[in-house]
Amino acid sequence: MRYAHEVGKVRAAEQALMARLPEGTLMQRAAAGLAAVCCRLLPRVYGAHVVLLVGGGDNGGDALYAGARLARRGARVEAVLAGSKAHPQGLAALREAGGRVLPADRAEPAVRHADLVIDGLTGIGGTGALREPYAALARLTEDTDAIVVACDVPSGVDAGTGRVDGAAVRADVTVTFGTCKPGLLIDPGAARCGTVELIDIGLGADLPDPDVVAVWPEDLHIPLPSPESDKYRRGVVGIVAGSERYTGAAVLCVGGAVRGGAGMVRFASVPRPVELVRQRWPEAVTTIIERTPAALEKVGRVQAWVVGPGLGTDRGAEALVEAVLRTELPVLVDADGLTVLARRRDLLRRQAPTVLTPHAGELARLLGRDARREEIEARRLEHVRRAAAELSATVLLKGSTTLIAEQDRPVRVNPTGTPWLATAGTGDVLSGLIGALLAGGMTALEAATAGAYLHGLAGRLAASAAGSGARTGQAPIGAHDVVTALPDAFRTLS
Ligand SMILES: NC(=O)C1=CN([C@@H]2O[C@H](COP(=O)(O)OP(=O)(O)OC[C@H]3O[C@@H](n4cnc5c(N)ncnc54)[C@H](O)[C@@H]3O)[C@@H](O)[C@H]2O)[C@@H](O)CC1
Ligand SMILES: [K+]
Repeated sequence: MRYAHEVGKVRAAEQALMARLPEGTLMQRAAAGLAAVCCRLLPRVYGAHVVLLVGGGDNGGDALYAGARLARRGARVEAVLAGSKAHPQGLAALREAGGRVLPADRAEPAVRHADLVIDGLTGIGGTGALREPYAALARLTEDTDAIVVACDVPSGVDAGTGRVDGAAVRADVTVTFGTCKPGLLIDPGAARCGTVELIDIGLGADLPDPDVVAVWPEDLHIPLPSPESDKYRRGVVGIVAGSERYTGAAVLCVGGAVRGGAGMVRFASVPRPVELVRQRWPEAVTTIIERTPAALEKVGRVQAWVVGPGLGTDRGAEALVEAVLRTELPVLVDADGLTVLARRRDLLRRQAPTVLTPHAGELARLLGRDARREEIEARRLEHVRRAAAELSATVLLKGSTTLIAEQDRPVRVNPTGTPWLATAGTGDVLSGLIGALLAGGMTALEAATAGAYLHGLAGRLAASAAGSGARTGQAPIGAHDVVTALPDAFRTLS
């Protein structure tokens, strides 16, 4: 896993460590690491043209000292200062090593023709949208053939949240110090970072447990069937989805569960979705139910439930959501089920695990009061954490970076996915898939994590397969393509 700590905790750890070290040691470690990465990226350091974008804080100091190191190795280093003040000792070191400061009007051609640009405008001290001239300098990185290396954080990205409010540097490589910052793992910030390189500056012992972790395939631990497994041991998942009006969601949800490795899928709904599921997924065991509190009595035993996709939001839907949540089994609630829950939060008071899989709009409804969809999109980390605490559930917040939170645990960041997944029905596939993993005995956090990973990977595989032969290798996909690609996604893990 890749770990990240909140900015306040990074600062506290730095201060604790700095108190035990001679002044300036940490900045020298950071600058040495930054310069070493730049040397690796340049085909030849001697004679290379390096431009430093330098802000008024310590982030600029790192860039100046790294520039001095590159100048000593023969690079032609030029610094563009964003403000009237720059780290004085760093500036002196650069000049002493043979580097020079460029007038502001030379910044544009210098960045355009450089071999490498170091972005030292703002780091963890950056707050809000970049002001001028920082913003204009950050924009120059979007239109250069130079390798752009961000120091600690791409300037314009909020280190704590990944929020980008206006101009921001687009880096090929981000060299970060001590630990990752959440904004390097969460979009839209993550998309600005390029490859993230972590430099050890000795903070380890002073850092508390991480706040955010990025999931890697080796962390997933999906149970594989053994020769002794039968369908019951592999897990029976019950799906309550669909309505006379909405049928497609049910078909996709069952598809996610079938291809998600469930030993058996029991599907319960009103006649039309049952008929369609039977046609598309004959392996599912179907039951026609009435939309009443006693509905589940006819369905047979399961090990986990999924409720919500295409269910509608009327009283009948509410009766079904209530019936499922009154069981003592793990339950995943999605889509219309979440809309019902927004007016029946009392149903979340239960002992067994509950997984909620909202997008930002659904989460806004669930949190109620002051929560707005746009605010949730902008500050996803904070809101997913708040939701897990307030709703006493494992919360998977969908979006360009899927986040998974459980109270008192680091928030997990899913690394897979593709923008092509933002299409109707893919969420239904995800809920069926996670339901199958829950029924197979994974914990709520493990199942949600593995489900998000496999779903995102299946989306990528589907988008590439559909586009093979095209120049970008990517093409639009439908939710059923994700279902079809799930076996290939599983295969990458075994
Ligand atoms: N504290 C430490 O021990 C270490 C800090 N290091 C570096 O120091 C950085 C943090 O330094 P600082 O706390 O000085 O803060 P930064 O240098 O990250 O940012 C502060 C500077 O940016 C300007 N600024 C902030 N928001 C702005 C905006 N929206 N528009 C325009 N200008 C803006 C401020 O006026 C100030 O000049 C880290 O990211 C890292 O690069 C490293 O040297 C490692 C050690
Ligand atoms: K920076």
